Amino acid sequence: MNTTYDVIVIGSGVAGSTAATISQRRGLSTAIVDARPYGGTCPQRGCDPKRVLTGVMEAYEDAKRLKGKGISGEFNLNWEDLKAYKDSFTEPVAESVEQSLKEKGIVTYHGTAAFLDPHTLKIGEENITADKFVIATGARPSLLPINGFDHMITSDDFFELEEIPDRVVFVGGGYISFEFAHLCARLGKDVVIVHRGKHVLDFVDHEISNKLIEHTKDLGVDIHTGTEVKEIEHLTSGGYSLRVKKFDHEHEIKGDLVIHGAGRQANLEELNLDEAGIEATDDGVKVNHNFQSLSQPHIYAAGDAADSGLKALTPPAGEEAERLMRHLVDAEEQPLITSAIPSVVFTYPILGSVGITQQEAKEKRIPYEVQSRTVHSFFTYKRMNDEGAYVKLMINPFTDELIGAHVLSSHGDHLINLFTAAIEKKMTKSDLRNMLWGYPTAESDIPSFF
Ligand SMILES: Cc1cc2nc3c(=O)[nH]c(=O)nc-3n(C[C@H](O)[C@H](O)[C@H](O)COP(=O)(O)OP(=O)(O)OC[C@H]3O[C@@H](n4cnc5c(N)ncnc54)[C@H](O)[C@@H]3O)c2cc1C
Ligand SMILES: NC(=O)c1ccc[n+]([C@@H]2O[C@H](COP(=O)([O-])OP(=O)(O)OC[C@H]3O[C@@H](n4cnc5c(N)ncnc54)[C@H](O)[C@@H]3O)[C@@H](O)[C@H]2O)c1
Repeated sequence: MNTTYDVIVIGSGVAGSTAATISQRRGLSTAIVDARPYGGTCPQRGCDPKRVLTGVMEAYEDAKRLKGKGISGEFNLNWEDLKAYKDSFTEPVAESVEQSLKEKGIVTYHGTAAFLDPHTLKIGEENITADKFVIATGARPSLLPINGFDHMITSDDFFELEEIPDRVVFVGGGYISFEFAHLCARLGKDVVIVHRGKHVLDFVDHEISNKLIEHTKDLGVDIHTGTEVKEIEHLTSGGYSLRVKKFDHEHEIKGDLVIHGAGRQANLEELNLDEAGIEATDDGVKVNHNFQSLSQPHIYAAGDAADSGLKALTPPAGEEAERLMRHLVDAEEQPLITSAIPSVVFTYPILGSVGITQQEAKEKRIPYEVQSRTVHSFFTYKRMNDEGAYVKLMINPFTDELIGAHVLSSHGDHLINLFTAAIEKKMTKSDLRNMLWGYPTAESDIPSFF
């Protein structure tokens, strides 16, 4: 006999754990299943371990800049200790997430889930059924048409490396490549980024990404844009040879390690979605504003596995799960999510971005005024010997409201949250200028940005 639940959630990341917790709290019998140890990408193979690594990288960089200014002696960035420190955060995650779900009364399953029909899921030898389902299976590295694709390691593998060899090549010029490239370069490795498009970090304001490119090149990272990787060959002498094409010319790039940083796609292959009658693409399960799949309203999707039109980041994953549960439990129609969603690239300097970019404003003919300037001469950055700080603000010229903010600085992660609040609350240039900020802080510089 099949065990039956009100709700079965597939995937225990931010989206799945959030949905299951709300479901159980609202009195629905709830089961959750994961093919891997519980907790999903963010705390085990994504945001959090990455932030542990880049946090130490920042401390190292600050210490280097302040050497002779109160800091003396020799210090190094050391992968072995850094990885052990990172592991001390990731190792407890699976047990603590699963335990916490169980304590709430949620039934936890282990295994790869696949639909047998629109109401039945197969997990190993067991079949379980439910009235409603939530697909929250996340994303995985995109499959690319590259001969020798399997020679690339993924971001998951990077976190588990026992050592990092001397020459590291990143395929793709997005978040993953830039964050890891900054770390590898500071670990003293030769780093190359090969990017197919014209602009790396294409979703970022180009003026700011160009500034970050300058910093990245100053670290010794070699960046090739407009360059497509065609083939990766494992050399018998050791290492890899990449055959790349730029315009009509082919070149060779060599490395000891090749890392996939060329995008992620929804993780749906193993779910047997055809059996459930669900439509999906690489961007995820097609959903409506209530996060119901278009063809099966009792099957919902959230997070990286859903084609919601929002960025594939942790905060939208949690928000989508909360909203879908409001519909699943209370049949409450959900308004479209129109909030400003900030993104942060954890290089050093840190690149924070929210709202409209200049290229987007031009393309969509949105009126704008720009205030952009280097701010390294400000006390905040001067005292830390930080020479790269840059801020760009986009203003609506008719209302004076802030509509975009792009910050490259050691405070980029914090300032961008503040600017997100300002955009959400429709604050104007004079609102920001007239606030009284704690001094001396990165925020107390804001009135001088205009
Ligand atoms: C290296 C890296 C760094 C990142 N850094 C940041 C950051 O700094 N900030 C930020 O906001 N975002 C960051 N992200 C993105 C963020 O991690 C994701 O957007 C977020 O974790 C998505 O959560 P989710 O719940 O949708 O999916 P996930 O957390 O990926 O969870 C999906 C779960 O489903 C399980 N699963 C999949 N298929 C099946 C199946 N058939 N049966 C059973 N279980 C299944 C998986 O095992 C997994 O545990 C980063 C991502 C990566 C890869
Ligand atoms: N700080 C953060 O918030 C953070 C950090 C890491 C990952 N993430 C999430 O994970 C996702 C995946 O990260 P990512 O860095 O892999 O992807 P990305 O989408 O940030 O960038 C990948 C880039 O690789 C390029 N590319 C694609 N195919 C290529 C090829 N064959 N050769 C060369 N270049 C190619 C793409 O044009 C794209 O610009 C992100 O979109 C984001 O949602 C977020």
